[in-house]
Amino acid sequence: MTFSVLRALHTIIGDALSDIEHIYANLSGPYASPPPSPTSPVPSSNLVDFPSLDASFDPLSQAEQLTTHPTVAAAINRIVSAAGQLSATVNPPFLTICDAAMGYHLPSCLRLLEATHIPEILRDGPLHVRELANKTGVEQGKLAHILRLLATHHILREVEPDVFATNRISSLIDSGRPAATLRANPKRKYDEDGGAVAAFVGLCTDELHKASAYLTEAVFPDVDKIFPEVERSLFARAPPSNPSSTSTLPAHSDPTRAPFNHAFGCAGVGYFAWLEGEGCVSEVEVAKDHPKKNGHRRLRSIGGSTTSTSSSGSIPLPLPLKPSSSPQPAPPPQIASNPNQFRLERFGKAMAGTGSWEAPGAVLAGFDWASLPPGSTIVDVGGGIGSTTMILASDYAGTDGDGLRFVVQDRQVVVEMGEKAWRAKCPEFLDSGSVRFQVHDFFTPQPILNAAVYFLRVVLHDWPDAFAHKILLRLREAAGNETRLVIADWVLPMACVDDFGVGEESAGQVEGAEKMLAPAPLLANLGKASANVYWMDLTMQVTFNGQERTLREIVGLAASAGWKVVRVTKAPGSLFGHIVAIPVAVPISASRRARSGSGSAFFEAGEAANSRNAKNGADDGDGMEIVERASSRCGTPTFGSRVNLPSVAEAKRVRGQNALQLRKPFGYGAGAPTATATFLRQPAPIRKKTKPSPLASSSNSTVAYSPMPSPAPGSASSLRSMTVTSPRPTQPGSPVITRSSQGLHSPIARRSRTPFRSQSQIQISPRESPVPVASPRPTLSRRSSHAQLSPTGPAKQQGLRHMPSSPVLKQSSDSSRKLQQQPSPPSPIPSRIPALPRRASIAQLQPPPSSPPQPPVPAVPSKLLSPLRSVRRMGSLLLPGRASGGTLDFARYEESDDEGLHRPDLLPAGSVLAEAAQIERGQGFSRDSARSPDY
Ligand SMILES: C[S@@+](CC[C@H](N)C(=O)[O-])C[C@H]1O[C@@H](n2cnc3c(N)ncnc32)[C@H](O)[C@@H]1O
Repeated sequence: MTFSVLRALHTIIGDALSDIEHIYANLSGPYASPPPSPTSPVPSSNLVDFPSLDASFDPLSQAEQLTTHPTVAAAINRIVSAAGQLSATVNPPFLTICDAAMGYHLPSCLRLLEATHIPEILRDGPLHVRELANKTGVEQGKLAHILRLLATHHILREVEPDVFATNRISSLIDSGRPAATLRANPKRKYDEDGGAVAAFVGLCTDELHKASAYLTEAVFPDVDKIFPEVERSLFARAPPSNPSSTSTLPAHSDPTRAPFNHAFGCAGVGYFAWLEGEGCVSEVEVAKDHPKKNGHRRLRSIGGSTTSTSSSGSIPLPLPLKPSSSPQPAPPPQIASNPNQFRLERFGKAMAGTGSWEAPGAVLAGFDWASLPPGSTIVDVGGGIGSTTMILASDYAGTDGDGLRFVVQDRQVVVEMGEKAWRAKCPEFLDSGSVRFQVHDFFTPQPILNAAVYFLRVVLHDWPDAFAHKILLRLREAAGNETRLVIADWVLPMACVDDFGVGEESAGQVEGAEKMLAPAPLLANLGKASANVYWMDLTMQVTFNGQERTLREIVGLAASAGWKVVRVTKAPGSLFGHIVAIPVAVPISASRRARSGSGSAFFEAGEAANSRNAKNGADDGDGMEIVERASSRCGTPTFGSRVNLPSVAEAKRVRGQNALQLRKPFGYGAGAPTATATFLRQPAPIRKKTKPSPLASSSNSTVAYSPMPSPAPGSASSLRSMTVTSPRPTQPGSPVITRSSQGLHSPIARRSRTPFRSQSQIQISPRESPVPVASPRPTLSRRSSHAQLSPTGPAKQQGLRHMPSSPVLKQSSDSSRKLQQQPSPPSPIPSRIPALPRRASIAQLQPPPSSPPQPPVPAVPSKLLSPLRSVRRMGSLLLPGRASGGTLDFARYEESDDEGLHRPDLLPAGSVLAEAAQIERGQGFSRDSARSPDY
């Protein structure tokens, strides 16, 4: 049996290799028809070879560009996945354990490589370690062993004994700057374009690596019983640096008591505050606290860790700042200058390319923006400086009031930066009012009621569940019936087959949900090939106590705050999803409801529903203090933020690059889902807001929503004709369906370990929404808003029905089926909705058969370290799923059954991709007739 698995894995690798070779080989000369079989010999002349591991990374080469071709990228994923599984299967288990248990040396060695600028030193060719030691100051013997470890892991080459060279991997870390300049001024290494990967390596292998080492101290309560205090982290004995940080939150829910805080001894200080110098203890302070030890302690040369060095200088010991019994923690020490300034700047640079984490422009296809009526408001909540809004606004925001309206909300300092950037790059949007910034703390009531869309891009992953729940609840509180929530975040795939959200059996059907990314014997989540998204997940955990989430977790989290996830869209090969949710009833526990009355009803409802949240103390008082400390105050907001505002032209260029193509599961694997994206051929406009909102309605309906019938997963209709707004609101007069929280959420609760299991719910009709978009916020007192949910308050007079308090309404499987089968009401008055004047079409949303060819992508100057290169480098480096970085313009393909390669006319003529597309269609091409690739 095991042999057959091994053989199957071996075959997968062989087949995938053939697929790759097929694409590359057929670019090498006149094409023969029928296409040669993948196993036929490949002519050696003119071969476009796969990029060599031994050569430097060259993003402009055809060979490198083709690695992001969908067929190639998918094949690469299979190879990486199968190779990882083969290795785990055949390797003696103890050696695999050794690999995992001592893998910490890899980032340590990588850090030294980057910090000593060895990639830059080796740019011109191999060098003996003696010379490297001379140039770096690192002792020769040590350096040789460190570099050899990297060579053993294919990150460097040892071309002859003790002579090292870079390769395709390590050359990517080259900042492009002269090594001598860097040695003279190492702190300015990332100042110029090209340093993004180096900065990213520095960030990950320095503070994030160290933070990771303290995972157990942070999450395992019994660690106290095992290790004597002296061996535990600084954090364990040091009082919080911030006096206000004596929170009652359990540590795992506190963004200021993450593993990072253990590693750097700064309890109560958020990572970003720490980057700005908070929680760093000066030498003077240390000496004051520990006079006897004075002389044996010093700050690190870079940064403000209080890790000490023993008198021998060899064994770093944790430094007790204060006895833990101290009743009154000392105020945080004042630091004249920020000892973390270098790290702070490095972080910003490392984040510069993270826009490439998702497929370029994927946001355009993540929701059917074109279906929104003109004047609809999109609120980009925690929108940073508005980089993503820029992509949307460049297509959909009119400058004369005829388009969508955007509001970018963030913290004061970020809003100021955003306004400045927009003022400089595209003042017309601000002047026309189609885009505006707003200072808003997303833990407080949302000032824009009844928006068409609340958009949260890489916001929730920054926060522990209790805080993410609160953010969502604030939005639910402000939502109208037709409001949609769009969450853009990574979606972690389970390592096993998972039918959650897939098909009719699953009560919580989510359009676009996938059972698996790969068929057996590969791991369902593609194993090693998807590892990056788990690195990201753990990075969020160790830094902020945040996390990436599985679809179950996202659905559960959303449900806890009154949002039902109905759709997820991902670009091929990417795990970055756009998740669409509609407002439904907010769950509430009976006990809590009885006590409610003092605050926002929505807030109380949701909070009560999440008993763990309540236990966690994630309330306005304690939680908000922590938020203050955990949130960013600097220009490099939080992990994963885009810190660069694209120009309008750049944003427009992104358009068309985001085709979410039909994805076939590698041509095999019956039963596997066939698509992760839906093409929006017939967008159903969201209705004009004519009904009263749930906050002030007089409806007696309790219908949460009525799902439209769904085609069988994978069927042609399910792939081609659904619209983003598929769960249509129930029409007046249609049967009222009351779903209890148990009915609504039980599949989630059953199938996942999410804490968001409610006992009952407040039933709120989300159908009614009279509050005009962007209208002034009604002065609802908190009590009055609560009263709307109360059977004796104004809500009753207005006809809002309150849920019965005790019996949990169970939805039988019969009723569930009925619900599924219920015919969808006709699309609401689409003809009356004026078509949104789009400034340009998005090819992949509605590609007309006669679409004119897109203009070629402008040539990229082959300057070694252009900004574009650095961004692309980051993208291809960081992307879970590889292809999601999409450095090539695959998006202009029309969707098809064959990886979307049926529209080569939409590709730049003569480009590598056009050629590849032709080959895939069996048309071949003549190299003579092809002009130089445009990129
Ligand atoms: C990871 S960034 C994402 C930014 C943006 N959505 C993007 O995709 O680039 C998270 C954002 O949340 C903002 N943020 C953090 N705490 C906040 C709060 N309490 N209220 C509003 N925004 C906050 C940060 O300033 C940052 O801009």
